[in-house]
Amino acid sequence: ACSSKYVLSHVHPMWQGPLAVPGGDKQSPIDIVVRKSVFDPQLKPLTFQYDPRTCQQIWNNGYSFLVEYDDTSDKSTLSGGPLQDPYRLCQFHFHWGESNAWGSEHTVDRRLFPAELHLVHWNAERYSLFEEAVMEENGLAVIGVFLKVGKRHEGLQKLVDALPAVRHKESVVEFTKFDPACLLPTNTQDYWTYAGSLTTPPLTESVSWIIMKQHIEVSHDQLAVFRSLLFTSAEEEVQKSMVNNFRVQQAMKGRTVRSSFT
Ligand SMILES: CC#CCNS(=O)(=O)c1cc(S(N)(=O)=O)ccc1C(=O)O
Ligand SMILES: [Zn+2]
Repeated sequence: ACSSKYVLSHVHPMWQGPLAVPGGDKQSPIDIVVRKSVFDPQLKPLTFQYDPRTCQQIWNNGYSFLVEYDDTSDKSTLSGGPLQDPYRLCQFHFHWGESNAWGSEHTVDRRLFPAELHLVHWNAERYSLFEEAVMEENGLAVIGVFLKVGKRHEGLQKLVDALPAVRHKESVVEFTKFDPACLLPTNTQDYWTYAGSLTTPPLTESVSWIIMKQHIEVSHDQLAVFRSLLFTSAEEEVQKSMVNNFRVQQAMKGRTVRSSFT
């Protein structure tokens, strides 16, 4: 899978600050100012073709938990939208807060959500290695979905039940036959899109961000299990709860956010 070769062990606990990319003018996350977004009629609908059989494992990398997919073939892909090529799904993860009042990375008119899902894809048409795509323009495409606290998300429960097995940093557990499409919004595929970066090191400006307008709902108890994870490994004497694993918002620097809807 994509990021298992990349251990974020060097991630500075406050990686949101000092690790600015020199001269970075396309950094993420951002606040989406709805009235400033521009409708682009040339944006296509998104096509998600995910094969649950490519789901492999869950890994606690010390800053989030990654659900990793086999990305050695085009079995699980994202295409359409602003993308010229199909992109392979390599992993999905979340960002969340210690309380329901904050936790998302992106905001909509400054509105914070308790959590945000990221489905990470890379352009295997143009690049032979994920690590290469991470460094290149148009190398990655990340789908963002906001989470709100409300009714229990039945599809998410299988993942929630597996999380205690990856409580500590560096732990891995086998996790198969999970269809990430169950985490996508159902009523509409409307989205915003803009050119940005990874929100974790290496913070490279290689990401076509696609943020879904419609949120999904998860229960308070399901989110509480996210917060029961730890940043720290089993050996460390002081255990730290895995919460507030989001980056601070970045300047637009003249970028425009396009919308797929009016
Ligand atoms: C080399 C390299 C790299 C980055 N890997 S990632 O794109 O899967 C990723 C992307 C993002 S995000 N928030 O930018 O989508 C967060 C975390 C990760 C990760 O490895 O853990
Ligand atoms: Zn993320």
